[in-house]
Amino acid sequence: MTRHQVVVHRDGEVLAAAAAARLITRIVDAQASHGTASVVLTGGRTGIGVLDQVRLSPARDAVDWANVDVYWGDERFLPDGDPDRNETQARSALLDHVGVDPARVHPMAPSDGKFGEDADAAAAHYAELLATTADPAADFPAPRFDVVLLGVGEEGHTASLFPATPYVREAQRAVVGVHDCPKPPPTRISLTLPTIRSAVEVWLMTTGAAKAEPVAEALGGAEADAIPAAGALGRERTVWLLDTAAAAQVPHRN
Ligand SMILES: O=C1O[C@H](COP(=O)(O)O)[C@@H](O)[C@H](O)[C@H]1O
Repeated sequence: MTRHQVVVHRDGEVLAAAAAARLITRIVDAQASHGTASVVLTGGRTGIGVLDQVRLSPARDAVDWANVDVYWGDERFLPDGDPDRNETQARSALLDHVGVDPARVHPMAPSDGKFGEDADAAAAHYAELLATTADPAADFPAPRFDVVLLGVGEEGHTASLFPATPYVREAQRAVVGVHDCPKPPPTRISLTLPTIRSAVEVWLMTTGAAKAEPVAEALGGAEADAIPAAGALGRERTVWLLDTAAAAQVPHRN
């Protein structure tokens, strides 16, 4: 099990720029080592802010975007193109501006797609997609994710895994339809913790005083059932990218 690495930046703006630089380097390094890179995107203010900064960075041209596989850690189950979909936001922040191969961009289904409003069927389909390119070295049927980007909610959720729900405890399925979420929209699709844990690296990125408590609890050893973000670990590395406000209650920092 990897140790948590905690990196604290002055504010959200610096964090987004630094995380963008880190992400570009991670992709370039992965491509140098095995030709491609596989990245799992997150929604949320910080996650999308990081993609904005990747778009704005001249170093983005160091990436061979045609050889990046793009997945999502979670999705808000809304119609295609809805501005609240994580996919819509990621496309307008970054993917529409770089030369990604559309066949290598793997959004989770919208609520007006071929599965209609059946989020469970859409989740099962995403699990099948992950299984088709599963990494033999991973414990779970998922591709070799070089990096999974995640946010953290005020109540400790990560991806769309909320505290004290069957979804955060899911041990068999790689992807789940998530119902009755406390944060809108109520229906979502999410990778499960075993899938997230199959990634080489997991980066949890969050900012602001409202996140200080769940961040401190996660880093203080909370159970994933209480603080789902605590259960998000990479095989080789787990990095917490925080601003000073989100890091304010982290043990041993005061
Ligand atoms: O709804 C979601 O929220 C979380 C956290 O978002 P933030 O705006 O508080 O940073 C995000 O990680 C997740 O992908 C998204 O669906």
